Amino acid sequence: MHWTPDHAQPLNQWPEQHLDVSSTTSSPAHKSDVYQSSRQRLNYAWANDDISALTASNLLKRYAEKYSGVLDSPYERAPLSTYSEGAFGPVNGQKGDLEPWQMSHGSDSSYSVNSIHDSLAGSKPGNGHIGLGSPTIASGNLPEPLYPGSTCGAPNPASSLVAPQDYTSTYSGTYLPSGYCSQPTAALPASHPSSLHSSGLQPTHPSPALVHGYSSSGTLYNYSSSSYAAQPGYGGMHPAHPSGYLPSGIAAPTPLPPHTASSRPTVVPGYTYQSSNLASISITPLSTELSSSLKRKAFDMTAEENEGKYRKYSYEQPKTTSDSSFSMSDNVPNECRGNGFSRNGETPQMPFKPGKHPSEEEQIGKYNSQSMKAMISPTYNEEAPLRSGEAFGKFTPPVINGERRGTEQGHVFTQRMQISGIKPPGFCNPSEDQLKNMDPLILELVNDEIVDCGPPVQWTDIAGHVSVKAAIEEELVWPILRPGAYTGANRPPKSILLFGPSGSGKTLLSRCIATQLGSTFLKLNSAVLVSKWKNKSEKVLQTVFYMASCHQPTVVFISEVDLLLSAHISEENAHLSNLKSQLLSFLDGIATSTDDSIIFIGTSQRPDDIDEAAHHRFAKRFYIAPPDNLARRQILHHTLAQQNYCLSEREMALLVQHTEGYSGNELIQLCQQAGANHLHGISGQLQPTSYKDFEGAFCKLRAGTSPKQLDLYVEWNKMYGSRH
Ligand SMILES: Nc1ncnc2c1ncn2[C@@H]1O[C@H](COP(=O)(O)OP(=O)(O)OP(=O)(O)O)[C@@H](O)[C@H]1O
Repeated sequence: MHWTPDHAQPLNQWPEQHLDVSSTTSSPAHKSDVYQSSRQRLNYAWANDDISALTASNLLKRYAEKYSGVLDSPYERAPLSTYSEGAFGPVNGQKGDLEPWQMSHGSDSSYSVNSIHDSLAGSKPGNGHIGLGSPTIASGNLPEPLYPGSTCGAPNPASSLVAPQDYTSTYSGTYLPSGYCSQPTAALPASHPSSLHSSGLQPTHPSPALVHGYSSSGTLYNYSSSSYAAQPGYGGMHPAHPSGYLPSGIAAPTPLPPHTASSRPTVVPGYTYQSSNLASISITPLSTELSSSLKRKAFDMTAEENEGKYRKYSYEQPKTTSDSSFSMSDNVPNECRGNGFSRNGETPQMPFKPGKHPSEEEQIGKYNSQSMKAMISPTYNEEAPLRSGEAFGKFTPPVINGERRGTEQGHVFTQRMQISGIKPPGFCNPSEDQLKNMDPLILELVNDEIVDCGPPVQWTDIAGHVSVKAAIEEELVWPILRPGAYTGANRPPKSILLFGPSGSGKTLLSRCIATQLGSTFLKLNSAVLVSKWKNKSEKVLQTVFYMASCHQPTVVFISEVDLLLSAHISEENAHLSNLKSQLLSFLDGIATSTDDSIIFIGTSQRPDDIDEAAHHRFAKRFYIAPPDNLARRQILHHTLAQQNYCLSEREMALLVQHTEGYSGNELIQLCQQAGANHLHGISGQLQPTSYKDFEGAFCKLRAGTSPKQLDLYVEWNKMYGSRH
């Protein structure tokens, strides 16, 4: 039964029927307030005892019935119940903040637009309770910008949902009770952000046009679907402000770029408004497009983390000048650089190798496994200036009979080196003293025995040492190849100390550096210098430096450098002492020179023997450790591939396990030993090398460096090694 003013009529008439009213002095205004008047008269009659007790009792009963009827009227309670329990969460203490709100609705979702109208349709203007839930609907569907000046969400005048014409005045007056705003954030009904929708967490709405909140103007947020489990207390609804909603530990969404908003679909599956039960509204899958893009991003990030910092050193040849990090400056002619980098950005086709095209393995490298992909080194353009021939050919003194020599090839090279900023050999200007001291025999000796003419070594020919290779390439090779890009404090290191056990790949790495730079490789052994050439060692060293300066770019490599730079060399040992000072002054010279392109690489198995002042002369000190598991497997595979062998995957794993601490060189020897055992064991029959053959080889060949010695390297590396 609905309460209408007509119900007041009997009350209006009863005084005449039941009271003995003598006074009718009420003013018209007084009469108009029927209810007030009735109450006053009732009180009056009761107070004056003008009615009988029975009549009074009857009156009271009727009065009470009518009032209770009004109070129990569904008009007030139903809307409150509907909005608060279902769609709008706690209202004015009807439910505690933490109490879960069960849907009181049946299949008609209170979130349905129609349900709002249905509820409103039965209400009357002036019923202040009706609008209680409405703002929630509005704020749930409308973007925040449509609520200027309201922190709670104001009705959108344009919305047919919340401002039907019939109720305009009512809404404007009682739409948002003040208590509504003061709800705790978590308890506030969802004014969920357009972000939710745009990031794929949108409700499926049958009529998106009605839902202004889907306009792309709102800020978009990147909600992690996994972090957005439906929240039981709030029916899985997500309020506008994530921080007020997200449980601790769940990251707040981050804004997505606007273009994502514009590209998002109008209707996105998931987060359905049509759910029969709000509690079942769940944040589901992002739109396919957005989802895959986020996944891709996540994948990229993961891959980046997994590959670590070396990923950035991965450089397949730059495809175009525009997107290439190797693009040359504009004032350099569009031609090849001194070391094979093509200015026009075209992928150089062939690696540098004089006279013949390299085999596939030479191009790819021996150890071009997944983990080493990052280190694919630049290949050398066939058109490149022919440093290769010079680097691995014999040295020809640049000055003969006081005249500078220059072949046509040398001339071209000189021009290109000038362009690239690298000092070409033609710029060699030996002093008078130097020329006087040049002994043709020593020159010949150096030319024959110190200029290294070995095959080129690519990064991928070296198993393991990934971080060292990356550091060398980034800090040394690239800056030298692109001198203009690295100036001042970023000048490449001119001297490097590689230390580690014998056979771990120090020489291999040094040769690789020379290959990458396309430089002459002068390879000298300290022990040979001080013993074999004892009487002429100083002259040999001097000639080497001279050659290095004339034949730039050059890598001067001295192994067992600790012999020449030992802290134990005393003044009494004039020979060694002279060599030491000669070498130290050479190191100082190349460190301070800005013009020369000479790199000095010293290697040592006993870095702790090196004079502390001397090892500080090395700009970089890298520990070249024995190969790790993966590198050992690679070396074993590669070496065994050259012979007939038969090993199961398990046996290979055992081999890798048992060879821990073996150097690369020792691994190669082990494989060769196993092959030899096999041949000796089964004479006449050619059987593949088996694990059994390795068992025999293990007895003959053990790791040359003990774990204790390896620990010393690690310790020294911690103290003096360069970070990479
Ligand atoms: N990491 C590696 N990858 C592939 N081959 C390797 C590796 N390390 C060593 N080798 C093999 O071992 C051989 C010897 O290595 P290398 O001469 O570079 O060792 P080293 O550290 O210079 O030794 P030493 O200190 O005795 O001079 C190389 O020619 C190569 O065949």
